[in-house]
Amino acid sequence: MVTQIRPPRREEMDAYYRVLPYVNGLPQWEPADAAWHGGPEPWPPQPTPATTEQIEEWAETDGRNDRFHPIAAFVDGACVGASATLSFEVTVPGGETVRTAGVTSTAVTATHRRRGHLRGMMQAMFDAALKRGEPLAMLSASEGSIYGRYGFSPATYRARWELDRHKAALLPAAPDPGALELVDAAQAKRFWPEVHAKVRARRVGELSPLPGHWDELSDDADGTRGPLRYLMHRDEHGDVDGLANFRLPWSPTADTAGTLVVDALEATCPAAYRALWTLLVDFDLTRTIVAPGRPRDEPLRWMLANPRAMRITRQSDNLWARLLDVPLALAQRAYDTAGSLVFTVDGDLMCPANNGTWLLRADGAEVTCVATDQAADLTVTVPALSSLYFGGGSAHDLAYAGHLTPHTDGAIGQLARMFRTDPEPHNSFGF
Ligand SMILES: CC(=O)SCCNC(=O)CCNC(=O)[C@H](O)C(C)(C)COP(=O)(O)OP(=O)(O)OC[C@H]1O[C@@H](n2cnc3c(N)ncnc32)[C@H](O)[C@@H]1OP(=O)(O)O
Repeated sequence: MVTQIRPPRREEMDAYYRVLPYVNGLPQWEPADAAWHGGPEPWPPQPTPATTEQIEEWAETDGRNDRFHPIAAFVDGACVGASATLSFEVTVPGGETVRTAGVTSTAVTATHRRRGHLRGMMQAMFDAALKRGEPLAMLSASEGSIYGRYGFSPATYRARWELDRHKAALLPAAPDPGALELVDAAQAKRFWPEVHAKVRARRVGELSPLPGHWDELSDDADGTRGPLRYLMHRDEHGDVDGLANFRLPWSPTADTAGTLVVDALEATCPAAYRALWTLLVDFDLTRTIVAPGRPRDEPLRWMLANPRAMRITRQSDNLWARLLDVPLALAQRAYDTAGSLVFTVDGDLMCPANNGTWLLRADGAEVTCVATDQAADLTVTVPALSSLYFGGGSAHDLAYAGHLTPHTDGAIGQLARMFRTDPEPHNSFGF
């Protein structure tokens, strides 16, 4: 038996895509996740198996995309495993972006699982990402138990907020100096990129959109989920400074009727944020407002006269991160508090260059992370450091759980102060 881990050739792309469950009309996510995004509705029906024409079209599109790096596992010439990385940039504390390898579309055929094919593909993807100069990998985990062994750990989170419209009065505020407008998908496609670019520059965890990202916006109905509606806000000078995509899904039962689902809402300033929500939380003929992919620290909560009108009905990890090059990645983000920290990383078998003792020094805009022979303040695992990288994890909790071992008094506090970020990291869309 001959096993090969390598990028698929163009003529092998058909077999490569056919390894993926969703290409065959099968679920790709664990059951609890299947109901995640759709508000009160179940996840839309799985697509039917892909046709040869569809697969040919994907191969053409992906082949032209120089950010798409497929990898495959072959056994005696047959493709049994498929995965890929997408190269993009992610915003880190301080507002800089870091080049990232986004692991996506991963599967091994049911007959060949638990034989190390994913591990082989993951190693090849890490090695290739490091060669491209990407110090970080990220992914959405289909199951929570798979990716920790490769060094991934939760880094951003998402919450599903639900508001009772008739209790959701907003506290009084200054009148809106701008104006709201309902627009079609063409207008939304035109203005979303610039609104998101401004938001992304400030929100840690936001991703650079991949080519074609905004093309998916449409005025067409998506089954019982209905069409997306687009609400746009302009400031007093007429410049667009906020957008929201929402739906009014049809419901077969009285229980879930009258729901407004906010699919996306971004604003570049508090006035636009408030104006968009003001209309959406008091939309006639609705009863409940559901916002499924929001940050946990949603400012709207603080704008309500009754904060209990809004509650988190579901939350989970969103993107998982994995530092591939610890010193490079750490030197590319900013730190909340000036200072230094000496830490040891050990046990990283897949990216062994990460193992060692590092001196991280942050002094305003000047950040360095270099190998040192100084005594370490703490020892940290790569998954724990990856969770802390975006500033969202708790150093205290990770230490309590045994992922960080302090060697000096105050080491955990210093780590927490340097790494934290406010607001919490969040990504408004995935990949
Ligand atoms: C980022 C994304 O694309 S998410 C989508 C992931 N895809 C899916 O969930 C589709 C269905 N699942 C699959 O196709 C496969 O089970 C995969 C791709 C998840 C894993 O592929 P495999 O080749 O079986 O993984 P591999 O044999 O390399 O496993 C490595 C380790 O992970 C463990 N593992 C793999 N899958 C799972 C799982 N679903 N649950 C728990 N442990 C798992 C293996 O037991 C093994 O453990 P070890 O390191 O202690 O020996």
